Amino acid sequence: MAAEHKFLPVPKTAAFARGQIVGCPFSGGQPKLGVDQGPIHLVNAGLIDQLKSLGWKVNFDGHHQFEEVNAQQDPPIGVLKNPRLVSKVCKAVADVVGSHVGRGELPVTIGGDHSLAMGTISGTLSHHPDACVIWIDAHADLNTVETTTSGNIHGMPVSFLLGLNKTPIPEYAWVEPRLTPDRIAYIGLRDVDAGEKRLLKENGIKAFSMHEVDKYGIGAVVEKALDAVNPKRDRPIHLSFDVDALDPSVAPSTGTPVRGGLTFREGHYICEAVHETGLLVAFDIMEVNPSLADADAAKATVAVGCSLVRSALGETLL
Ligand SMILES: NC(=[NH2+])NCCC[C@H](N)C(=O)O
Ligand SMILES: [Mn+2]
Ligand SMILES: [Mn+2]
Repeated sequence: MAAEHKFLPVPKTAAFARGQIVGCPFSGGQPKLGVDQGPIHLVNAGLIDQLKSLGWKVNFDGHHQFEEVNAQQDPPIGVLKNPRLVSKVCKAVADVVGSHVGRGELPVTIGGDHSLAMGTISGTLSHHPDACVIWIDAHADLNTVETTTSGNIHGMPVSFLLGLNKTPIPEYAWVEPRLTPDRIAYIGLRDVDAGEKRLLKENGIKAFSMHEVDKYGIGAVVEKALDAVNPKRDRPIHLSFDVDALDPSVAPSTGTPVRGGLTFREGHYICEAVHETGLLVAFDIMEVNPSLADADAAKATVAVGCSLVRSALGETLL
């Protein structure tokens, strides 16, 4: 049973580690076309060989095919858009990510929109129920069925993982709310909805906005975030990175850019520091949308996506 699985630390030297690329060309959690092309561009940019050259054994069986629910059969549930499709895809992703985590492989899920994290984190928690989450984002993605104004599920995955929704939706009954508010910390926030601000406060969730990054510096912020969710440094870590956490000057090709974001180095520092803990068990890179912005900007965004993954998997500057 899931709860009995022993925590499997990732070796501090990546030399013998095995990783699995989980390519998720999926855009159903938000309205903009093109984010489904993110994983294809990341792989075509050479991500797999880059990780191999870091010493990882990397497996990639092709991108997942998600096509089973068509739009006519998927009317909104309340205000939620594409609810059945998102649920189905996330359930499939949870099973895939869970199976890799269970084999001691590090799943690197490349999105696709951030609703996918409902799946990836569910997968991680199915084997490591004590895992903590570091969520790097301009947004909290914490809206509930009651608070969302957009109805876009990429703005909601954390509420499902925490079990904050008051209105149960049968289609999402498979999501086990295994995460607890003391085991998730945010870094990079700067566009948080009023309902989300209330939920952050009510649940005592640790959130380091760009204000705290400016005030303390990224080094101290990462340390504070780890102290909050992983005080004894004994919990496996799932790092979920929305590329819109970075400043739009660094990562312009994304669906919901917000100015005033993390610098190139701040973003990479977070990945490096989490790698250094030796506790990383799953990584997501989400919301790369190469069709937004011009070709050069798209190329730069894809390149930064690849280099964030490399940093999380142990690339060092020296
Ligand atoms: N993963 C993201 N980029 N999320 C953006 C969410 C924006 C907004 N808070 C919403 O709920 O619609
Ligand atoms: Mn975001
Ligand atoms: Mn996000």
